[in-house]
Amino acid sequence: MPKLAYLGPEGTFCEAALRILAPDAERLPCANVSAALDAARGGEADGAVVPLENSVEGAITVTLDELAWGEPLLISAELLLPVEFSLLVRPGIGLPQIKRVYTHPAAITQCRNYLARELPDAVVVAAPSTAAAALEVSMPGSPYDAAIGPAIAGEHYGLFELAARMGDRDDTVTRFVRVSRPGPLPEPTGADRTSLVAFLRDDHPGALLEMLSEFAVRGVNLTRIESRPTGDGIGRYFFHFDAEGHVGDARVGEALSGLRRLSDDVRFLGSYPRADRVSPQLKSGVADPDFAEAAGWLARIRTGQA
Ligand SMILES: O=C(O)C(=O)Cc1ccccc1
Repeated sequence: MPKLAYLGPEGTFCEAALRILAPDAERLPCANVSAALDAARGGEADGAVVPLENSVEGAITVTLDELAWGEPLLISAELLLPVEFSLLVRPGIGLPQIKRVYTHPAAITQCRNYLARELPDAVVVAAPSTAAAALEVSMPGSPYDAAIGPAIAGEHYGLFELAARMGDRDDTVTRFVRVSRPGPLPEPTGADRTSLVAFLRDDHPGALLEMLSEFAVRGVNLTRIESRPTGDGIGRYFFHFDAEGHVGDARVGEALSGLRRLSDDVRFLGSYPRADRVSPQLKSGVADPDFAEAAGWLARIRTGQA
């Protein structure tokens, strides 16, 4: 039974994602995303489940930066989890008594309308996770009057659900990934995704366009692109890419090789089955047999057999 680290404590959205991705796994709750990934890196756990992006708020930047800079980890699976937020209070507390709200930053940004409408004067404070906020609010004498999180966190910590479905949208989805130390890749399924980061060799006009061209000319569709600061000064960025397909597909492998030739560094972050099972729409000439036929033709020319 694998042991998987996750953003704890018990009752987070991350735990719900882990239970779906790996129902039989032993669970190791961690205080934050970095600690969960470190548990996977150090062997305390066999892997970790962490949030990567949200359909409303975008990237969970701590995860992107950890995957780009920390000891290498590979994504082996992903899950799209619908997230619904509840306002959780100690029994007896009503809206007028709520002066301080505690929750994860991703929940703050996704509940802006409710907070502005119902709690315009409340101070909203960032917590390590939604369940950490619920646990804190459940403590007698807590400086916080309410937490925002999954209804299940409220049940777990004995809180009352003062409002349900309080997110700005009711179709919000968070993408979670399972990561582990580098090893054999998941087999191609025909509906895969490949993640990587690329660092520019030098800054010049068209540098990003050149990177994108490596995917475009081989008919590889991108599903996410993100620029993140390198930390070396204003205007210095590196790029995260999610591409359709598996590194075992000729067009994806060749795009990665091309990217490597023109980048300072490329870090492969994994090829894994897509949660939505969508297969790429391939234009003609970019399937594996097309690459094999062209390679054979070139070999015949080079060996004088053409
Ligand atoms: O804090 C949690 O429960 C998490 O899993 C992180 C998170 C927070 C808000 C929306 C999606 C994920």
